[in-house]
Amino acid sequence: MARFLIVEARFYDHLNDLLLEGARGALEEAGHGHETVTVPGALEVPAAIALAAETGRYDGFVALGVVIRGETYHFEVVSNESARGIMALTLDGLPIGNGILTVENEAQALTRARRDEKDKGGEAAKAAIAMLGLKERFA
Ligand SMILES: Nc1c(NC[C@H](O)[C@H](O)[C@H](O)CO)[nH]c(=O)[nH]c1=O
Ligand SMILES: CC(=O)[C@@H](O)COP(=O)(O)O
Repeated sequence: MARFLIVEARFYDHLNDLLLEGARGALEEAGHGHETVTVPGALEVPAAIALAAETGRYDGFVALGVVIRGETYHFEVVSNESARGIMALTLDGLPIGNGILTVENEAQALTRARRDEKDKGGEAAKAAIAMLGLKERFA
């Protein structure tokens, strides 16, 4: 059993609840343990993962959140920079699944957050599990 940390950017409660359901379900079905921490938004997710990784307590990480386009360029900043920060951490060898949705509207988010639809939370958890397996294979 591995230990995963879910880092959720809780910007939209109802959407995060759906993503968490999928991620936790996937981890439990694979027999892994998990904890969850919450940060204000997607821009805080990479730093939270980095801080948690320094403890050595976790084998893998799942990033969850929802970024919905508004009126300004901030959508691009939040989407691109959170993804860039997470990608940098993966390239440092951390097994991370990125389940931060970057969408145009709530309808797109709902379809992707729901476990019985596109299940992006579960997909991110499965990606983290897969990358941990790869890390262990190459150890
Ligand atoms: N607009 C969204 C944000 N914005 C907040 C930032 O992520 C960050 O918390 C703030 O700039 C303070 O550093 N975050 C989301 O996760 N989703 C959004 O739609
Ligand atoms: C993704 C965002 O940052 C967005 O929610 C902010 O909305 P706005 O661009 O209208 O300030």
